[in-house]
Amino acid sequence: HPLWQNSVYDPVLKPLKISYDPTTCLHIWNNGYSFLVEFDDSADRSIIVGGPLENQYRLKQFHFHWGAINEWGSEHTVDCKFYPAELHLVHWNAVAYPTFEEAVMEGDGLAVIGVFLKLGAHHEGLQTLVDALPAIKHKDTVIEFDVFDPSCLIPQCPDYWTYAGSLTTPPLTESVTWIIKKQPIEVDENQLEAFRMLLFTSDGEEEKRMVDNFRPLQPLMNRTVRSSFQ
Ligand SMILES: COc1ccc(C[C@H]2SC(=S)NC2=O)c(OC)c1
Ligand SMILES: [Zn+2]
Repeated sequence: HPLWQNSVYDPVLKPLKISYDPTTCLHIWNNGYSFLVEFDDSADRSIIVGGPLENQYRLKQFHFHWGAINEWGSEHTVDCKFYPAELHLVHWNAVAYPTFEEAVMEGDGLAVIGVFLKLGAHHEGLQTLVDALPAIKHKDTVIEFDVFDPSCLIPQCPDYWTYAGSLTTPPLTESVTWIIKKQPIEVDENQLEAFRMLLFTSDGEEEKRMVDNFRPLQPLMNRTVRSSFQ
């Protein structure tokens, strides 16, 4: 969604508190739409709280969306500008709902932190993920991933936008409290190219490069985007 022009500063918004346990990391896999790193969400070990949220939410997985070229790739824009990629850290409300699947269907079920990736300096923390990508080139390939702290992918600057939105792929349920960080992280060209080497297709099928796996921009309709900063 188009952020910034349509946002209003809300002084009541609190800082977002992020506490991830790197050992809750399970595996990294190619699901044919993106690559995702999944976490053990059987207890409150990797959680976020505060910000616009009433409860604490458990980290389930993170994944990315990116373009074939650096001109586009993100699912949100700032000042009508696309970033070459966008990270989504998906959390669910385990206080209110017994399972992730149920939370997906509820208005306060999910909280997704969005982080823009911009072309710039090499990102050390991301490189750990990039090094694993050749092993999950094809759809439905997975490798074990023992320890990873996703906080290294979240900018220090506390500023964010927030709005009530939806999943960006089917079932598109309106269950997401979006928390989009204002500050992007910088990654280098080789790291973005590594994303573009992944395939949508399974081993043995005609190869289709995994690029442009983002939902096109949608109208804001009558939604209010609030900012935590002036
Ligand atoms: C059935 O439940 C689903 C389905 C799809 C996704 C992934 C989508 S939603 C998002 S944000 N970005 C994406 O690519 C889910 O993620 C929480 C949950
Ligand atoms: Zn996503």
